[in-house]
Amino acid sequence: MAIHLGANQYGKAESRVVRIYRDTPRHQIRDLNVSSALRGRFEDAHTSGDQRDVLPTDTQKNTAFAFAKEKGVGAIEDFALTLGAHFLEVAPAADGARIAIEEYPWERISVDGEPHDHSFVRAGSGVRTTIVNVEGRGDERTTYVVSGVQDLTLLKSTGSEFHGFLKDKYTTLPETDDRILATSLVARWRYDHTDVDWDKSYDQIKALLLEQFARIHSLALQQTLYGMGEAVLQQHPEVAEIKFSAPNKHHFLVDLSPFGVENPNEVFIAADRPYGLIEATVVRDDASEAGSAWHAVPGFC
Ligand SMILES: O=c1[nH]c(=O)c2[nH]c(=O)[nH]c2[nH]1
Repeated sequence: MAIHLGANQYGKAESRVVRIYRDTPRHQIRDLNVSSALRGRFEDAHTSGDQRDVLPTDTQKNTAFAFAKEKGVGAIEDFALTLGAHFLEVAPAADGARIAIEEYPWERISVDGEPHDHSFVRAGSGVRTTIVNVEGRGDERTTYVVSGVQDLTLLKSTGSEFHGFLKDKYTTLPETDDRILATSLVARWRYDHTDVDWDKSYDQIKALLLEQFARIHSLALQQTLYGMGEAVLQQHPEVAEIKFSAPNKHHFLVDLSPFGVENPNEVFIAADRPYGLIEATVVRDDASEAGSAWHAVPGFC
């Protein structure tokens, strides 16, 4: 019976790296969740147990913390690119490195109307993400950057319809021209190159996604997502494609008629499951090759 090792990668998942900049009384915080994984010629580690090529996951974790001090934490994309390139240098058997980072946002607490120097409250407007894949060395190095936002909880209380859909004998959903549209959005966009002002691009794309969600009169979550993606591609030439995964967080109108009370779209029950799950990619016709950009990214079609 012939058996061989298939796809594999290994690394340290979810190192929680918190970097405080405290050179002045006004501290800065970067709060990260860093995952690294190496892939390549690691057959021996699996088939015979020989670990000579394996850079331990513990070392990968230590490197993330050491680099937070030695190299500093700026944009998460830069931090990921630095880690990815480093791991390929120190682990010759690795052909590729995948660095995924989430960044949790903090805002300064306001005291007497002034932002406090060293007290923060977690901000609720989504978690910034990046997934960097680095392959090859020296002139042969190829780099893919997919950045995004997740846990972006959005709701519009009108301006959303859903009707004209296919019906069969099991269809009970009433058509509506006025419903709540709500989601917890995950968006990931692939950059065309790495010559990008990462912080500016992220801030602008997130703001644009929010603005489009508000602006678009929705005929379906599908149409809203496409409109959001189209706007990002039109205004951001640095983005090759954008993918969305959006749970349709259903809000059902409560029947108050047993109590003789009318309910003109005012009282809803927020159901947590089941939920519609709408996923879509919006891509330029002439987009660059995705290569390994989407390697091991779950939850996207
Ligand atoms: O925006 C929606 N898209 C659907 O595909 C769908 N299906 C459904 O039952 N409700 C909705 N809403």
